[in-house]
Amino acid sequence: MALASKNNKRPVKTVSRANSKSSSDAKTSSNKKTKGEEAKKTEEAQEEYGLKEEIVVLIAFACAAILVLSNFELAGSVGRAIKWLMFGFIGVMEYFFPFVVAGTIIFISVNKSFIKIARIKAIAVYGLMVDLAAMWQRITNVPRVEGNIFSFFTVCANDKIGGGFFGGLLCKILYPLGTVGSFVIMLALMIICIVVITEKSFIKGMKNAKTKSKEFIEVAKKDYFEYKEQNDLADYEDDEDEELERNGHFSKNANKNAIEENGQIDSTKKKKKSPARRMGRKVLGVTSDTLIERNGQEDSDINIENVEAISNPEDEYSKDIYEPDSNNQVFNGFNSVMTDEDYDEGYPDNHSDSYKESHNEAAQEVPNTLDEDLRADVASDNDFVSAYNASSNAYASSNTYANPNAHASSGARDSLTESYGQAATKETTFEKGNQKKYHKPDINCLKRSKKTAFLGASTGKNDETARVLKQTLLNFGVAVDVVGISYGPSVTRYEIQPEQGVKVSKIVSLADDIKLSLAAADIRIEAPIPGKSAIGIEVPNKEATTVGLRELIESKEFKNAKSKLVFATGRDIAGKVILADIAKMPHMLIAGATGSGKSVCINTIITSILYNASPEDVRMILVDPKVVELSVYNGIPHLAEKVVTDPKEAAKALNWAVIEMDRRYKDFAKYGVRNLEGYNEKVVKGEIIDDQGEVVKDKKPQILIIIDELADLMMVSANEVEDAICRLAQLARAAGIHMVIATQRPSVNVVTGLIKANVPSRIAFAVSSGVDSRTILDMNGAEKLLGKGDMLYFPSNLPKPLRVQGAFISDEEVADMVEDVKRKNPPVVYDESISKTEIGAALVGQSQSQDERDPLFAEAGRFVIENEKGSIGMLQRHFKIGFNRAGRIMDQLFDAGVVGQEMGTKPRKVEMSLEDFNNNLANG
Ligand SMILES: Nc1ncnc2c1ncn2[C@@H]1O[C@H](COP(=O)(O)OP(=O)(O)OP(=O)(O)O)[C@@H](O)[C@H]1O
Repeated sequence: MALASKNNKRPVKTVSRANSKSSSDAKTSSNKKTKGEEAKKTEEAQEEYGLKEEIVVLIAFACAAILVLSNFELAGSVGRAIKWLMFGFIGVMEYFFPFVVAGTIIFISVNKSFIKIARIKAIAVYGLMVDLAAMWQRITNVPRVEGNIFSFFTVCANDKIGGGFFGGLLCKILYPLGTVGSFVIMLALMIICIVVITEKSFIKGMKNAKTKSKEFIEVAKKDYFEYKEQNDLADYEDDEDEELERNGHFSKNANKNAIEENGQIDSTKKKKKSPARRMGRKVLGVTSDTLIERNGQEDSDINIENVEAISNPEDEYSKDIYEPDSNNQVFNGFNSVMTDEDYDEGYPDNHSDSYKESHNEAAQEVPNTLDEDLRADVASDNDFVSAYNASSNAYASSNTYANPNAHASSGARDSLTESYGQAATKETTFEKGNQKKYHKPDINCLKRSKKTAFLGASTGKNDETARVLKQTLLNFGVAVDVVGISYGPSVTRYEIQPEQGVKVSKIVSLADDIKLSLAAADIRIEAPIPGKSAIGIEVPNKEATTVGLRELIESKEFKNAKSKLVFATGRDIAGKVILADIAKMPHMLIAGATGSGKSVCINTIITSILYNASPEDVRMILVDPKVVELSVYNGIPHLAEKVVTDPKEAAKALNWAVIEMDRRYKDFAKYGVRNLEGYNEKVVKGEIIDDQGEVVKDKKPQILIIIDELADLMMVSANEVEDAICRLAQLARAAGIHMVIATQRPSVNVVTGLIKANVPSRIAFAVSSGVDSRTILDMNGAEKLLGKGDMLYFPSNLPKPLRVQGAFISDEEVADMVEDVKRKNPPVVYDESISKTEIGAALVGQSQSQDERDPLFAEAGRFVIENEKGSIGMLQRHFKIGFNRAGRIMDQLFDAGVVGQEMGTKPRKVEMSLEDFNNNLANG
C-alpha cells in the first residue's frame, strides 16, 4: 500500500514543487528566463526531491536494522542499551518495533501530501502496539498489575518480559474493570486502531462475513450432498462392477452405458464426472468488501431504469457548462441584461466557436440575394425597413415559385387585432379599443408543490457524500477539498478543489470510480467550473424535487417581468428561479428524447403566457402534429388559429406568419417605426392613421408560433417548412413574431444546419447519445441528463449552457386552467386567413401575372384533363421534372380552376373541360 501510494504521490509532489520553484523564479527574472532554463530547473527540483526521499528510506532501513540487531544483541553496547530501553517501554512488542518504525517512516515520507491522515494512521499503529503489549501483560500477569507503576519499566527492561511501561500503564488504568472488563476495552481499542489503519468498517465487515458465511455453509452443504451422492454412486458402481465381473456378462463400459440409460442416477453420475465440478468450487466467507459505510448510498433508491442518462464511455465529459454569477440572487436569463442592441452585438460573440462555425456555414447556404448583414441592420439604423424590403424583394425574385393568388390572402389585411376586436364587441367584459380586459386564470388552478428539500448552497461540512467523494479520490491518490455544495432540485453539485499540481483530466478519468463509490446512476463532471478554480461533480439526488410551476409564477421575479413573452423555465442547480424571455431569444429550439420533458416545457411556456399576457399582447399559433399534446388549448382567447394538427396546415400557418411579417414591415415602413414596440407606442399615442383616415386603436400583438414536433412537419414538406422557418427566424424578431420549435429527433435532417443557424437559443433535455447532444448544443452534456425535466438551457446570450430543472405542470392543472380562461373570457375568434393561406404563398414577392406561369403550364393542363386526374407525381414522371416545379405547376393549375383542392394522398379532381381550358389559354 505504501509503495502504491508512493507511486501515486511522487509525481504530484514533484510537479507541485516544480511549479512553486518556477513561479518564484518567474518573479525575479521573468523576462530573461528562457524555456530551456525553466525545464532544467524543473528537472533539478525533481532530482532533489527524489534524492531526499531516498535518503529518508535508507535511514529508516538503517534504524530498523539496528533495532533488529539490538534484539539479537548483535549491535554492541549501544544495541544492548536500546534493547533494554525498548523492553522497558513496550515489553515484548519490541520484537515487532523495528518493522513498525521502518514502515511508518516510509509511509509518512511518501504520503506528505496528505500528511494529516498519514500521521493519524501512524499513531493508530503505535496505539495498537501498546494495546497488544497491555493484552500480553494482562495474560501473563508479569509484572503483576497490582504492583508499582514504575516497577513495570524496570522489570520488563531487565527480564525482557511483559508489556513494558506503556502496556502496564494501560493495564493499570483498566484494572478497576477487572480482567474481563479490561479485555473488552482492549479488544475494542484494537478494533478501533485496525479500522483507522485499514479504513475498513468492522461492523460492515461482520455483516458481510455473516452473509458470506451463510453462503459458505450453503455451498458446503451442497458439496456435501454432492459428495455423498457421488460416494453412493461409486459404491453402486463398485458393487455393480464386482457383480458383473463375477458374472462375466458385460464389459464395464457396456454396463456404464446401460446404467446411463436408467435415468436420474445416470445423469447425476455424468454430472459428477465432469471436471467442472471441482473447479467450480470457490473459497467463500473471505471478503475485502468492507469499506466504511457510505451514508446509505448503496441502498440508493434512484431508479436507474427510469433514468434517461446513458453513459457512453467515448463521450467526453462536458467541459462547457455555464455557471451563473453566484452573487446574483436570481438569474433572469435575458431579463436582466439584454437590450435589442445587445442582442445584435452579443449574439455572434457569445457563442462557442463551433456554434459560430455552424452559423457561418449555414448562413452561406442562404440564397445569396439575402443580404448577409441584414441581421445586423435589423435594429441598428433607420434604413432598416428599406433594407428589409430590398432583401425581401430580392429573395422573392430569386424564387420562381409563382402563385398568382397568393397575395389575395396577404392583401386581405385581416389582422389578429381585428379578430380579437370582433370577439370583444360580442362580450360585455371587453371594452373598446385598448381597454379590453383579459381575465387571467385563477392561480389556484395550479397546485402548490409539496414542501421541498433544502435548495441552495452550503459549505457541506457535514455532508456524507462529500466525505465519501473526498475519500474515494484520496484512495486514487488525488487529494481534494470539497469547497462548496449546491443542492439543486434534481442534482447536487460538489465543488472540489484539487491540490496544486493535480491534473483536471485525472479527476475526469475517475468518473466511473466516483460513480461506483457513490452508487450514483450517473454523474456529470464540469471540469473546471467556469470562473472558479474548482471542479463540479454533479450527482443525482436520491429523490428529485419537483419544481412546481405555481411557485415560479408566484415569484416576484415573474411578477416583475416586463416582457409579455417571459416564461418560468425552472430552477438552476443552486435552486434559483430561472425565467426566460422568448421575445429576446428570439426563437428557441427544444430537443430531447421521448419522455424527457419537452411537452411539459411547452405547457409551462403556454401557461406562463396565459398568466402574464392578454390576447391583445400575445397571440399564439400552436402546431401539434402529435394531435394529443396541445389540443387541450383549443378555445383559449390567445389562439390565432385552432390548434393545427395537420402538417400541411402547419406549413400554411408558417406561410401565413411570413405574410404577416411582410405586412407588418410594410406598416412599419409606412409609419416610420423600426419595430413592433415602436408601432404600438404610436398606436397608444393615436398617431397611426389608416388608409380610411381613421385612427388605429388596436395594437398589434406579438405572435408566438409553437411547433411540438418539427420532424413530422419536415417529413411532409421539408422545403416549405424550412424556407418559412428560416425566413421567419431571420427577420421576424422586430415584427414581434417568435418561434418555439420542439423535436425528439435532433438529427441533422430534421434540425438542419439552416434551422440551427437561425434559431439561436436552445433547450436540450436528456438525449440518448453525445451525437444528439452535439446536434442540439454543439457540445456534449445532454446525454448525461436525468430526464423528467432535467435540461441544459442555452439561450443565445449565455456563453455556456445552464443546468436547470424544468418547472412541472400536470395535465389536470392545464385542463383546469384552460377551462377557467375559457369560462372567464369571450369565445375566441380565429383568424380565417391562416387556413386559407397557400403553401408557398409567402415566397411570392409581388402579384404575378399569368405570363409568369411555368412554360409547361399549358401542356400540363392538357395532360391532367386528358387523364381526368392530377397529381404532382404524375407531372414529375411525365415531364421528368423535379418535385418543386411539379408542385408549382399544380398550384397554378389549381389557381386557374383546372384542378380542385388537394385531397391528402389522392389525386386532385379535374374541374375543367379541355375546351374551356383551351379557350382560357387563348383569352390569356
Ligand atoms: N419538469 C418536470 N418535472 C418533473 N417531472 C417531469 C418534468 N417534465 C416531465 N416530467 C415527467 O416526464 C414525463 C414525460 O414528459 P413529457 O411528456 O413532457 O415528455 P416528452 O419529451 O414530451 O415526450 P414525448 O416526446 O414522447 O411526447 C411526464 O409525464 C412527467 O412525469
